[in-house]
Amino acid sequence: MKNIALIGSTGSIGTQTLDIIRTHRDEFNLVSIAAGRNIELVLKQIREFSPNVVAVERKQDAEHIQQQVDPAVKVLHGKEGLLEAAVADNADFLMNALVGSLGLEPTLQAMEAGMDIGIANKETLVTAGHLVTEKAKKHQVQLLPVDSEHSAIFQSLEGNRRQEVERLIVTASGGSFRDRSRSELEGVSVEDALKHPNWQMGAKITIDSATMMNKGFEVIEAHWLFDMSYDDIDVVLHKESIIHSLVEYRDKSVLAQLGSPDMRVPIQYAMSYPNRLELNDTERLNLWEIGKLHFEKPDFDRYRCLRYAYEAGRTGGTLPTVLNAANEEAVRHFLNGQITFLSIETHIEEALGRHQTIQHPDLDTILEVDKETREFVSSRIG
Ligand SMILES: NC(=O)C1=CN([C@@H]2O[C@H](COP(=O)(O)OP(=O)(O)OC[C@H]3O[C@@H](n4cnc5c(N)ncnc54)[C@H](OP(=O)(O)O)[C@@H]3O)[C@@H](O)[C@H]2O)C=CC1
Ligand SMILES: CC(=O)[C@@H](O)[C@H](O)COP(=O)(O)O
Ligand SMILES: [Mn+2]
Repeated sequence: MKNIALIGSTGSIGTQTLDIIRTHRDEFNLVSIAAGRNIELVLKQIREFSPNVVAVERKQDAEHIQQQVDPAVKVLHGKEGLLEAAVADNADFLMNALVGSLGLEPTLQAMEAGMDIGIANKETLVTAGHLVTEKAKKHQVQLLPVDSEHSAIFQSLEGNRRQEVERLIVTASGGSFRDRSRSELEGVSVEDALKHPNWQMGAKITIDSATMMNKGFEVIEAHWLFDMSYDDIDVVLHKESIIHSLVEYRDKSVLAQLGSPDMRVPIQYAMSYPNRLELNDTERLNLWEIGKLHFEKPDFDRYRCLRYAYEAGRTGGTLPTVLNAANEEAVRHFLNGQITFLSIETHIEEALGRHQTIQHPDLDTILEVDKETREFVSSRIG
């Protein structure tokens, strides 16, 4: 039995993680959850899964929940509550399904406690990949990829020698506006940007997918998870999201993982690794029906965020922290209707352009740069 701490329980990845726990009660036991403000759903989750520890963002919500549930349930709030929920009781696996760099500190803390991590929260690896991978090595814990592309790469690496890998090929759907030219992006609505062609995901990642910042983040994520140079990580547009990513070996053999788009597959694999459990109610891949798969080279002028991500990743230090924080802030303002879709890129470019990179930053430096970048972007928006 694996004891699971789940942070981000009310989101897209969080609720799908609970689907897996629900169907494999003999394998997984939920000991804690953390969420933001969706209190009705948190209450439902407490009633169904009986976690011992629960954390939410605000004090008044924690007090409300505490009055509604068994007094034995410990209901916490704020950053301290989130950190405590991440390492609660006898949890031995943390599923990090939070959105944003908020996920960094709970990840580091859980690794210090010797827990393996299912890492959906890619912003953690973008903002401080060096700290996370160093800590994983130091405490000998596993970082199990949940992101579909990284799970595909992880699966395509299994049973092979790492030193024989030549290249990683990360697939990209192209997002909500994949069939539009750059000039057709002027004035697009939030509603249209939220219509991803293949995946049902949280709002922030859906916008990241439309700007291709998601793919840029995934390149940085692949760099840290698989210790690959940026020169050996390519992106290919593949609009069907059937091939989830590929690994090329030195004999030019290419291995890949395929399947109908369903995040429960990589979520479950991260939780059950090295075992594979049944997943019955997912769509079986039917190649006869699909007929054709398409591939294209991405244009770095059309998808500027992808270019910024390669540049920030190659520079390293605090520049990826700036990339992430500026993006989080710009996307938040876009979702609130305060800036246009194309100005997401402009704000990120400005934030990157003014930053003096600090190499080998420690946690305090990362947190300071993150805060300062958010303030800068917000101040430009007014
Ligand atoms: N969704 C997907 O299919 C995929 C997602 N990912 C990555 O996984 C991560 C999660 O994405 P997704 O599930 O889509 O995101 P969602 O927006 O759906 O969920 C985010 C979760 O974080 C919680 N949260 C937000 N702010 C706080 C806070 N201050 N304190 C505590 N909890 C907070 C939310 O709580 P609440 O709603 O209660 O406020 C919610 O539970 C992201 O990093 C994303 O890039 C990667 C691959 C695929
Ligand atoms: C499901 C998943 O892993 C997402 O990160 C997905 O990759 C988004 O799709 P694109 O960024 O390729 O549009
Ligand atoms: Mn992905």
